Amino acid sequence: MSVDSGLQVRGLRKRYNNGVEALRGVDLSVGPGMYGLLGPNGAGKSSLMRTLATLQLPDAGSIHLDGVDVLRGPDHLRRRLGYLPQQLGAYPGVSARDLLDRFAWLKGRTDNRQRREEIEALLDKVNLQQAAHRALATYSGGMLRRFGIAMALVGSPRLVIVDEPTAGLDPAERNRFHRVLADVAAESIVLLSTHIVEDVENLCSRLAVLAGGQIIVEGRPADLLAAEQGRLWEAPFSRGESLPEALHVAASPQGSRVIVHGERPADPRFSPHAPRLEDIYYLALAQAGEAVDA
Ligand SMILES: Nc1ncnc2c1ncn2[C@@H]1O[C@H](COP(=O)(O)OP(=O)(O)OP(=O)(O)O)[C@@H](O)[C@H]1O
Repeated sequence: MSVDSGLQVRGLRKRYNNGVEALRGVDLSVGPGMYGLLGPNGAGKSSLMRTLATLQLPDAGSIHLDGVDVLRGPDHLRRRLGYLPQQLGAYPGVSARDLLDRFAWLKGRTDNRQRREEIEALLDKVNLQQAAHRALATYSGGMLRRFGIAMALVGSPRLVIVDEPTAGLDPAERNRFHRVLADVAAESIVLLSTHIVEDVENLCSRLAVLAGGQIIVEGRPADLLAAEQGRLWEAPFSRGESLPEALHVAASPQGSRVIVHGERPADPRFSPHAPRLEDIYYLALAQAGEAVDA
């Protein structure tokens, strides 16, 4: 990717009035496709998303979209941005079609015919044609998220920022939402912030882990996994047995499945464990000295 294309973030810092340093020098290069931003609660993901969406100013650093300085001229990005926040502001009594229509009008889609065509195409894209006449109050969590994506896509944005989209969705709704997002990523830059590792595993061609306001690992999932091949081990432990120091521990019907990192463990019960993105995530946090509840 040329330095002039995509989203380029350098040295971004943000300290809130209460003294919390939410971003402590974030560098990020995001090209077309879907980019995953992972991190535990409080890592700074929403702070980064809000700053990139120009909803708040950083204290230091730069943001460029396709070579244009966003902090000097935020309108360039705003005109090209679709933003799906954690919580959609609700207009419960309004139908999806009407709200989308008003929103598109506010975004400058003043030609009635073009606006209606765009809205119908968006409703189709997010699979809400059948329910478009219904009040938003009757929507499930998954439908609301898909509606949020339709809102974010008004005006065919170059950059789509999606903050924690799948929390609380059942597997079928999550799947549907993922398929919509994957379609969107075929045409624009999508930055997906989440603490659900599987979302990134399923969707993203590149990812970063943010912790304590800093990027602690970055790369393509396949490369990150390959780098840990042969260095992860797992063993079952019964309920009540004392557990060794672990990278992370997964519950199993018999007790626990313990995953450790490093040279072959002395305990012969351990066998090779094929690296998963979850392991990379825990490893990055451990190496950065972040306490995790594994
Ligand atoms: N408006 C604010 N004023 C003061 N502190 C804030 C504000 N917003 C966030 N913080 C603090 O900044 C840090 C980073 O928060 P942020 O919400 O960006 O993290 P996050 O990774 O999105 O976490 P979560 O997954 O829990 O939403 C936290 O310590 C949080 O308490």
